[in-house]
Amino acid sequence: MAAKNPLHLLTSSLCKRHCPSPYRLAATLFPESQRRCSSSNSRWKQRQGRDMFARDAKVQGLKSRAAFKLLEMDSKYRLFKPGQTVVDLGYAPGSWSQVAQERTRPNGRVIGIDLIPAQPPRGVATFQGDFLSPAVQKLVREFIARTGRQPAKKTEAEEIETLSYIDKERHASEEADGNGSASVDVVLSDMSAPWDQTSGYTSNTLTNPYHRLMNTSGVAFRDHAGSMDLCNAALQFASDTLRPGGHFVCKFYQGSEDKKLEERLRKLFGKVSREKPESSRSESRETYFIALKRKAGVLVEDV
Ligand SMILES: C[S@@+](CC[C@H](N)C(=O)[O-])C[C@H]1O[C@@H](n2cnc3c(N)ncnc32)[C@H](O)[C@@H]1O
Repeated sequence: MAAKNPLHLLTSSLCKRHCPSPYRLAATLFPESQRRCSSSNSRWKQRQGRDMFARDAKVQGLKSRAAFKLLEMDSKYRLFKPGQTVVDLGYAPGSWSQVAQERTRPNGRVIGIDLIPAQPPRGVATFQGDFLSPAVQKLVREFIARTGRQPAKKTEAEEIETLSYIDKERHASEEADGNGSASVDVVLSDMSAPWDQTSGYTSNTLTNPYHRLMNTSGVAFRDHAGSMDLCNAALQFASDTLRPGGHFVCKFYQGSEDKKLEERLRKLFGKVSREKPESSRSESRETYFIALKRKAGVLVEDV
């Protein structure tokens, strides 16, 4: 039922005629006074517009306004298809995973990883851990290998069925080490280095983990450098797990090093774009790399 499906509601109720942006909601959700498009650049209206994303997210049952960024990127670049495997790095509180889960139905699978504990969105497998830790990355790769799709060809499936337990373990471990076939279709990274927690210890942390940690320090260089480390870790993971033709989306904070990252991405992927979604706050330096169609046979170590 459409009414029970937040993302269906979201996409089906776009106010296209008045607002070319895919984010305005229709009359069913907001009164006319709140639906009008911004026609001037006044600060008040800009602020109202921005607040709409947070409000819309709440109304739609989305875990955060960040969902709109991924929805915009997906509508422009067609990132998702039914049945895909998506890894969502820095998933908490979970709105990107919600979008990915919805867009890869049926038979898709979404795996989220985050430093902080958060209630996993329905149907999403999650890990809590620091993705910069090689041990955590290995755990995730092993999980993907062990819970992978069933082989499409019957003969291959039969072949695996006849393997001994030890052979099956070896098979999974080879995949986890990156020696087996890459099986991930899309790697998303919205990670941003969290600041030390100073308050909110008594809040409802699982359902609203955002209140626990800020995601930027406010120091441009520090945010940039931290984001480059996270992007590089995400890219290494994508290089190890992404199938040829797969896509990679990565948040970064602009700075002196992002050009180098872009050059590496261009060697690994067929098409690379920079994107600042409309729903990303204009005062934030966050930007996204969208890298499409991973090239076969090129590894990050080679570029
Ligand atoms: C902006 S939030 C992600 C929002 C998410 N895309 C959504 O739609 O709900 C960034 C997340 O990255 C996580 N993060 C930052 N550094 C990380 C790391 N080293 N390992 C795992 N998660 C990390 C933070 O804990 C935070 O939850």
